[in-house]
Amino acid sequence: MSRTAPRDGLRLRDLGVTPGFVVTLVLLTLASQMAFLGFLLVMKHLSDGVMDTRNGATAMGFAVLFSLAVALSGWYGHLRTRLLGALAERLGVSLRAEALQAAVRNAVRTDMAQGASVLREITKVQALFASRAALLFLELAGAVVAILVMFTLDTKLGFIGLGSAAVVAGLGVAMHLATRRRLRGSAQAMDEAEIELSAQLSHPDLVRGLGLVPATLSRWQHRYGAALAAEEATHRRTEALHEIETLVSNLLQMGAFVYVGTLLFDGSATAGMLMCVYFLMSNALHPFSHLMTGWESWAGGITAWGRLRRAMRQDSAPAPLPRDPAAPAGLLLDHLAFHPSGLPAPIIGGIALHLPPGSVCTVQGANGVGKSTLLRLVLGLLPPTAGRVLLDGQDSHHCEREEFGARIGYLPQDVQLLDTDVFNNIGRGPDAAPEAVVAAARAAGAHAMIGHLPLGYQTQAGQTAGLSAGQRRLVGLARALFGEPSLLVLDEPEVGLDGTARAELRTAVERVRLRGGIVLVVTHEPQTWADIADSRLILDAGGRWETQTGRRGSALMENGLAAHG
Ligand SMILES: Nc1ncnc2c1ncn2[C@@H]1O[C@H](COP(=O)(O)OP(=O)(O)OP(=O)(O)O)[C@@H](O)[C@H]1O
Repeated sequence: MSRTAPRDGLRLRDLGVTPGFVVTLVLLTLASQMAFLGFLLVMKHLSDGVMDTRNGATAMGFAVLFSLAVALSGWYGHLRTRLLGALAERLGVSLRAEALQAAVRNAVRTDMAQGASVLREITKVQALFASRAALLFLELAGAVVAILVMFTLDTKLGFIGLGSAAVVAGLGVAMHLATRRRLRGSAQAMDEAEIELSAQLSHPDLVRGLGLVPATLSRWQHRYGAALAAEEATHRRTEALHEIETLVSNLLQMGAFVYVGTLLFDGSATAGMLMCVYFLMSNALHPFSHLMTGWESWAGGITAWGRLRRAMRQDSAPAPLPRDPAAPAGLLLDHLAFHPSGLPAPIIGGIALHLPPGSVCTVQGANGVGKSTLLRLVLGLLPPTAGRVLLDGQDSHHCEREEFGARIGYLPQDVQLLDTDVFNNIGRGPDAAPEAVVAAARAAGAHAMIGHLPLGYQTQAGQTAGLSAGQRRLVGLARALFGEPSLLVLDEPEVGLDGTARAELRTAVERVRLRGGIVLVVTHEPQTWADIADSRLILDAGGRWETQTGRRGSALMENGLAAHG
């Protein structure tokens, strides 16, 4: 079956950078440059006239006109900056929704800390768009106009302007080459230091309880210190190169001034032209100088943009596929394989298994053999290397996630409750019907426990709220059962539950089966599920697997007792 290519969630056009927007920016920039240059030239001609006539009132009038031109040019510039500011805001808002999802998918694929770094990239890109740095390329158009005007005044002067701009631009390129690798390295080192610290801080009890604070801090400080030193060295190098550039720019500007001065002595130039040259050289060179000054923020923004694009392309939402009408009802693992590159053998080796509605299957195997990975594949959180997972014909990876997620209940090994109250956690949001939340809590055997909490369903349930591990697991189970999902996926659900809670858990699973749901349970205690399970999926190292009929004797498996792999 052909798969639609994943969406590339990062196109400038979708974010509001339309051709119309760019044209408006360019026109504003040109208007700003023209207002300045046009008046400068008028000033030149007229001031030369004033020199001849020595008319003070006219000179004063020109001064007022010149001030108006500068003000007009400034106003155009202000409009342009506001446009860019609005774009940066829109960019941040549009990117955040997409990137948040990409960050979550990235976290599923790699780890949480790396997922969070995707969000940091947005802030950097947003800062670039909001800053003056974004305008620099537009201001280069002003440099071109200034050089053209210099050519119209005097051909040699034009070449001086062109050559000077080329020298400053060349310095910019040299600076980019000299700092590119350092900039990238120091940004990465800083990111890694931050990631390490937030990873350590996400286990405060462990770090404090085992007395690991000094060791953690010293390791982090060492890393952070190295990152800071790298950043500082890069900054110093950039500063030094910038000082060289300022010196060279000033010398070039002086050179043009001296050249027109010699023309003045010859009588082939006027005082107005001398005054113009100062401003024209400024306009010709400053955009290149600014490009160098703002280089760090440019380079940082561009690197962040590239990383964001890569992350979002890699972790963009998989394009949904329509239901396969030929697929049987229930859960189908259609030759499902997962073989990450770099591993000598697959983790999941082409599992073919069909679980019809109203069945319970346990997944067993030694530690690290791939049970949780299989569950993530079943939930569609990981893209399979080969094969597919279908729930009632719907591909679990290529699906509309909100719609598909509502049909699934999932209790992960490490129960993560959201930083909100018990009600919102169970109801997967604040809009859930209270009776559905209570029904799920009852089904999970959690209702009585919740009733004993200080604020009942309004009790906070986040990481630091103080619920016990067993209480968290019961709330997590109630969340998994909320909305009577078609597929219930449980990862070692019995861990941490007392005898009563285990009995209630078994009853809950039994009820899901009776109403036609499918339950997939990863367990290290198969005897707990022996009389409930219709089938067993046994995983072994290197992606090997086999299915066995459970004690209930339902013939659910495609391949009976045959071993595979
Ligand atoms: N994307 C991936 N790339 C490389 N290796 C991976 C990837 N996903 C999982 N693994 C590896 O596959 C192995 C199986 O991990 P998994 O958590 O699925 O095991 P498990 O059977 O659930 O173990 P346990 O019973 O201890 O919970 C681990 O060694 C893990 O590091």
